[in-house]
Amino acid sequence: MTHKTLFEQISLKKSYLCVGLDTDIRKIPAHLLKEADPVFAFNKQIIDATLDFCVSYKPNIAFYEAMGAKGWESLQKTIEYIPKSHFTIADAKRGDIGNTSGLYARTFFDPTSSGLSFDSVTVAPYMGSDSVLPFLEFENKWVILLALTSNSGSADFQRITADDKPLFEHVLIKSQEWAGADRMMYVVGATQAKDLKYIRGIVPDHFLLVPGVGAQGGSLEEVSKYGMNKSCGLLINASRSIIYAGNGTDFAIKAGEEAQRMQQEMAVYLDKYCNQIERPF
Ligand SMILES: O=C(O)c1cc(=O)[nH]c(=O)n1[C@@H]1O[C@H](COP(=O)(O)O)[C@@H](O)[C@H]1O
Repeated sequence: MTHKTLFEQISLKKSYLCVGLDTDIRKIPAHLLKEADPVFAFNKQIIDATLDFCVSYKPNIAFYEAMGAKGWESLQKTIEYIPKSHFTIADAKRGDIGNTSGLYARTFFDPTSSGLSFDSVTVAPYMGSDSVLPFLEFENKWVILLALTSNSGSADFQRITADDKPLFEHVLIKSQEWAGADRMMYVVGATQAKDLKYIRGIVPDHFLLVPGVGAQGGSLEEVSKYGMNKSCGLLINASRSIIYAGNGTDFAIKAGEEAQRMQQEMAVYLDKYCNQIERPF
């Protein structure tokens, strides 16, 4: 999916919501456990219920890998089920020596190899250019690079100053040599909203994937106010607060209601803060 198509979907839906499919077999409603593939049965109903209110889905790969071969099968079925109109993110946080990164890229981008064809993958920048570039060899696929993450430990390394700049700023600057705003996004946690204005100064045109609203307590309005650019430039993820909004037979209805509530709030912020040159909505 291109930058332009993603913005068109955002404009159409009046939403920049990414639903996180962090599906934990230990947390899904009991009545689904009798299904042949409970994880896929859960995801299918969540997707059906939230489709109209979001533009993206982000399965966190850990939740599937933890289940071994069965989990991988659930992931494949889930990705096949998501309509092409929605931007898919493999939240895998990969990155290794070039030779190995190339195989990680095939895992998520080459369906003839793994059965999976995501639009993007989250990548850790720590090992540098040759660990990231193999992901960019796949045409039309995106890298989402960790910049300033939502967790409390993010300060341990990401805020260390070198040459008068925090490490996350070096990541934002250096990585622009590898790809532009048409192939690269950055992860900035919603819990770091006060830094968003500063980050926007460094990467004015890039999309930012912002997790950490909902269960982690980040503010949707603050992120929107400080993070939005002229083509929205935000994908805001919520996982647990949507997919576990209910726990009974009506879990999908509850998830849909929570996704709709967020979409309605987003429509207001698009009107208020995405007020620049082109506004197709
Ligand atoms: O890359 C991510 O998506 C990510 C980066 C980050 O800084 N913080 C963060 O929470 N995430 C992921 O975003 C999701 C957040 O889930 P909830 O807290 O349940 O909304 C999880 O899948 C996390 O692994």
